[in-house]
Amino acid sequence: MKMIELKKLKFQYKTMPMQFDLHIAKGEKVAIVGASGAGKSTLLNLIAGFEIANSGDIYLNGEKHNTTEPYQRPVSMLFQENNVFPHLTVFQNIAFGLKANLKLNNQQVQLVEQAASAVGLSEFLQRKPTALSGGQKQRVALARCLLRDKPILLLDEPFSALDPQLRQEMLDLLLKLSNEKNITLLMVTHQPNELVGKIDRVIKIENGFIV
Ligand SMILES: Nc1ncnc2c1ncn2[C@@H]1O[C@H](COP(=O)(O)OP(=O)(O)OP(=O)(O)O)[C@@H](O)[C@H]1O
Repeated sequence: MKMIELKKLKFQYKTMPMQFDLHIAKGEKVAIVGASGAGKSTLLNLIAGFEIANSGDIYLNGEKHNTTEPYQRPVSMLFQENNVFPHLTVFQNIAFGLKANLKLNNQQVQLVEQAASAVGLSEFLQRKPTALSGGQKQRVALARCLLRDKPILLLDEPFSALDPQLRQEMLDLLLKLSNEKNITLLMVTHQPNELVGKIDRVIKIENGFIV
């Protein structure tokens, strides 16, 4: 079954016209590579609904999503940084993925605690992000994404600010957790060699087209 289907999806900021045709199966793990300015982030933003295409069709999990709002799409997105709210604790930052007003019942509290445990943050639930390392902050963001329970996870260079060894650990954790839930992954990376043998496919974008 196809999880992401883009048909002649056209978009243009100013001068560079982009067009994306892409099919990704349910549970597939795909890396996106390409030069700076090629259109990698734009592709993710179109799928997430942060940008709306000029023409073409976008199907996600079997439904048309040409103009739906980001929160209505079966998609979570993890950015390179600034994924956590500085005034909220780790617990609250993760819980935000479940309920934006942070009013949780007992079962939801358990789900947050399980998500925190899955990313190794059980000891840090009452901390604020200022007291966390870069890798820990991305773990918070990853736990929140997974808790949202969306079938598609988009990641825009999620671990590139981390040192190589930590990046490898985070990638392994990401792949383990997303395999458990059969989540479809689409991840922009500048280090595709680190993913060899771990993901299904690498696609390359050049000047707004998948080549
Ligand atoms: N908000 C914007 N307004 C105008 N043009 C933009 C905007 N965002 C991106 N662009 C242009 O769209 C094109 C694609 O940009 P995009 O950010 O998708 O590339 P990228 O492959 O993600 O690059 P990088 O690796 O540097 O993040 C570039 O020509 C860029 O200058």
